[in-house]
Amino acid sequence: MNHSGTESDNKGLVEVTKDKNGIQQVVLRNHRGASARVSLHGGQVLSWKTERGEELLFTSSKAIFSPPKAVRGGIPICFPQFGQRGSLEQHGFARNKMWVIDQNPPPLPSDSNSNAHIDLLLKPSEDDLKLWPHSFEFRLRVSLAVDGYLTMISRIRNVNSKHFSFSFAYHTYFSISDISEVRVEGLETHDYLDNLCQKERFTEQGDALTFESEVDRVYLDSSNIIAVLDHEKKRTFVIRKEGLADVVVWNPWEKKSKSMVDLGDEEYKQMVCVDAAAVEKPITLKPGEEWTGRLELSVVPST
Ligand SMILES: O=P(O)(O)OC[C@H]1O[C@@H](O)[C@H](O)[C@@H](O)[C@@H]1O
Repeated sequence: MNHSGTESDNKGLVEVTKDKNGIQQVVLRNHRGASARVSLHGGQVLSWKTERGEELLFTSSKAIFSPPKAVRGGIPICFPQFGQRGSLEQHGFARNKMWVIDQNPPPLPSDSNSNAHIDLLLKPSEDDLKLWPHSFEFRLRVSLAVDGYLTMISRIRNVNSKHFSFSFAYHTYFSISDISEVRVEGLETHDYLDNLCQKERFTEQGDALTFESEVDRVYLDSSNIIAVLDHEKKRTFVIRKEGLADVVVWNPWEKKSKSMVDLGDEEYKQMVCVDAAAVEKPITLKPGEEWTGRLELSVVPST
């Protein structure tokens, strides 16, 4: 496929369009009508919809869609730095860069070809290399399966002559009914670093995480399956991850939301970020080595 238009076959439909700023976006659809939209700006998934057209990812009504800033919502990719843990800009530069469609990606045996998918590629620019002097190839596959599952597979290869280390997150903004109706399961008994307490280490005591104020935590060595239960909407997001030891949970709550230009004052109630991530122990790649980090999202009815 030349990725300049629309393709429909047994893999579903892959359509390349442009947004109003002229940025290329790729729309994936399966035969049941579920869809996902990926922007080449940041390699960011901006939308993931069920077959009934229900949006599953949060995007702020105040989101700014002009590069280089990442859009507030969807799934920005944090690489090669998470947060401010390093000398680069917050969450690294990958989310602010223009990616290209990878016409000829190396085979990916773990992803079924029956999915509608797109392969994107990011390589560092001369300016990126001045800030972070490591040559890499970052290949991202985004797939939408027949059952509506959304999968993201990141492959990062060291094409340098020296080793390098990075941190990473799929910074996933889930759309929820109300933050007070939501609980996150799968983090119980795990240690976390609390970004609101100078990264002090605590142990999760509750049998689930609920929200009553700002939360900004990195759960360490967490289980590979996490559930985000939304009681009001009667649905549960299931997050499955591979190659990503940590889970970041973030909700800015009222005060912080008011200080953010691209988030409405009350919108913190409709979002929660639960990110599959590698933060505490950065990934190190020797020359020629490649790392893979996989995220699979699904949604199931719940009571
Ligand atoms: O405003 P940004 O750069 O997208 O970051 C949003 C938040 O992202 C979270 O992942 C971090 O843990 C928070 O500390 C941060 O505030």
